[in-house]
Amino acid sequence: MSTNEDSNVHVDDAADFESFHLDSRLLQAIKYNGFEKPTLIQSSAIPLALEQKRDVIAKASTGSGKTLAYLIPLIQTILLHKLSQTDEGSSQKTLGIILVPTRELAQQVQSMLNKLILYCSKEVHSLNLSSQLADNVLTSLLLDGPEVLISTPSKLLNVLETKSNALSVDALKVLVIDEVDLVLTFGYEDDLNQIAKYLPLKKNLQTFLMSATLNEDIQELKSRFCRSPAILKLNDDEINKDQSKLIQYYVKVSEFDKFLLCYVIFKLSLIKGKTLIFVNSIDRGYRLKLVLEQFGVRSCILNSELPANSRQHIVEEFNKNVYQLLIATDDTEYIKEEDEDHQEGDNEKAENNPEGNRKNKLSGSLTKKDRDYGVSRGVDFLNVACVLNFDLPTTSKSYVHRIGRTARAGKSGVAISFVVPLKEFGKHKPSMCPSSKKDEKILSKVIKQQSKLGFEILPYSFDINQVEGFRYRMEDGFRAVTQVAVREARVKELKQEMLASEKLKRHFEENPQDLHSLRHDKELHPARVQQHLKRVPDYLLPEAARKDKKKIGFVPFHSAKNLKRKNKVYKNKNNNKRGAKSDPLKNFK
Ligand SMILES: Nc1ncnc2c1ncn2[C@@H]1O[C@H](COP(=O)(O)OP(=O)(O)OP(=O)(O)O)[C@@H](O)[C@H]1O
Repeated sequence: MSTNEDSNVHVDDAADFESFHLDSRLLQAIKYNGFEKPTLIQSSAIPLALEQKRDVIAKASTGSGKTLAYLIPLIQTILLHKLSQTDEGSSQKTLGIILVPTRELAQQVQSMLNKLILYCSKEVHSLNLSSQLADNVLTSLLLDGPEVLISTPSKLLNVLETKSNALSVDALKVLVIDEVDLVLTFGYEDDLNQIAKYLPLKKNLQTFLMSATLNEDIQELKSRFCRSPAILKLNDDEINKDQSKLIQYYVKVSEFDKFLLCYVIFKLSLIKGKTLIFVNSIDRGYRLKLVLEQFGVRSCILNSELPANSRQHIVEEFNKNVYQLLIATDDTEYIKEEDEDHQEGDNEKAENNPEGNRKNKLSGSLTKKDRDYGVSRGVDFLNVACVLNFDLPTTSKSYVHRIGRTARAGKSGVAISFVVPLKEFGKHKPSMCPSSKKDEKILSKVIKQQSKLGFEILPYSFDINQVEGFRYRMEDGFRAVTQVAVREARVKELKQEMLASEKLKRHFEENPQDLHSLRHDKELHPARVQQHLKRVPDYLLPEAARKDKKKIGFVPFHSAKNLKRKNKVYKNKNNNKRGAKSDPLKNFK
């Protein structure tokens, strides 16, 4: 394997897609989409599946191209099957099922599938069962006999149980379980066991179990779903070279200083490019957004509470570079490791442990959250320059998946993790995150895990004195963001998104251009807005960033001139003087 410098993608130069003897329509679509050479996981899995007809269990790093590794064999199998069918009517059957843990992933897999069936869309139809279709619409779409179903396990089970007249899986040829260990930790195991009863397992059904992290838990699934599978474990050796383009840092900071540092980093644009910030609860996401808003730093929010189509739109817009800063709540942790991490009296426990909720509580909801939500795993965020673990995840496994949102497909990226030292924990209640109590423990696990893979996590060296000057402004800004303000922001955003999602759905279908001007990073304003905080006075800038100083320091500070220009833009926006597209939410009648 070597790096293809031109495409900036780590590929297997020794292989090519032509050698897989694919249907010409599929091959053409692969090329049309710019996939010149297969990645290592693809060049390993595709021949095993197509030539040797083996079941495949694959473990390969995040961003290594696992989706194509199963979609290509799946489509090829369907096309071959179709060619072998003489009677047209008999070919309208479900031939492939792809199970994923979250709706976000279901949507993403379907759009990748659509790209690959560009030249054979009459032969291969897909249906995303998790896309919240009305019951009668779903039944009629199922009756059309889509060849590929994409779903979360619970939704598929529901359909198998309630719509047996509309769905037949007798002819099923391929079953994929993507992000298989997350499927398990999401508590879908029972659903999978039930689903297994409906499937023609161990007949002609070929299975793919894919993930970036695998553990012993999959043994049972393996024996239930696979026949002597080929096991590919690619992330320990060569493929790791891909990840050398990811630089990892940690910063030891107090709870309050996380906000301070975050403000300085983004206000002074110390990170070039798009950043994905992970927090551990929904409230913290809004708190951080409101705090940054105080300083004129815009961001948008992604969490399980937002309507599914808003979430999808946010990810799409972020991928199109509409937003630079996305604050994502990642509360999809792992029950096993979480159990030992529970803290008594932790009032955010329910929020931080959805699987725990799922297992312990009635499947009804104590929270409004969508349990099929998840963004740290599998979602292909494009061109993310930096992943910032504002709150450290509570497991080392989750860390792997979060940082995997950057440095994808051979690109480079940076991961920065804020770590609260135990002695600092709980000292500043309003900025405290309950899970931070274990930060140091998790960090040492992460360091061990990464060093086993040959990677180092470096302490991020910065001069705290340089940011000290900003402290009083942060204290001022932080005070304005009360718990009530956070709650109000949460409700306001939810209302806004519901409106956008439900009432305007039709409008947007008719006027797709308006969708582009529907921004998710609007200022929420429930906190007292202090206009003066949005400007950074020259005397506060570190020497390197002042306009009279030519020398640039260790961090790539923007020049004061640029900062001023930015501040002017924010000012204009606040005065509503921008001449850009009007807000469709406001205009809609
Ligand atoms: N052969 C290829 N050539 C160029 N780019 C590719 C190739 N295969 C996949 N990619 C791109 O690499 C990115 C990552 O692929 P993919 O989402 O399949 O990774 P993954 O291994 O499933 O990651 P994760 O474990 O995070 O889900 C995508 O943007 C995809 O379009």
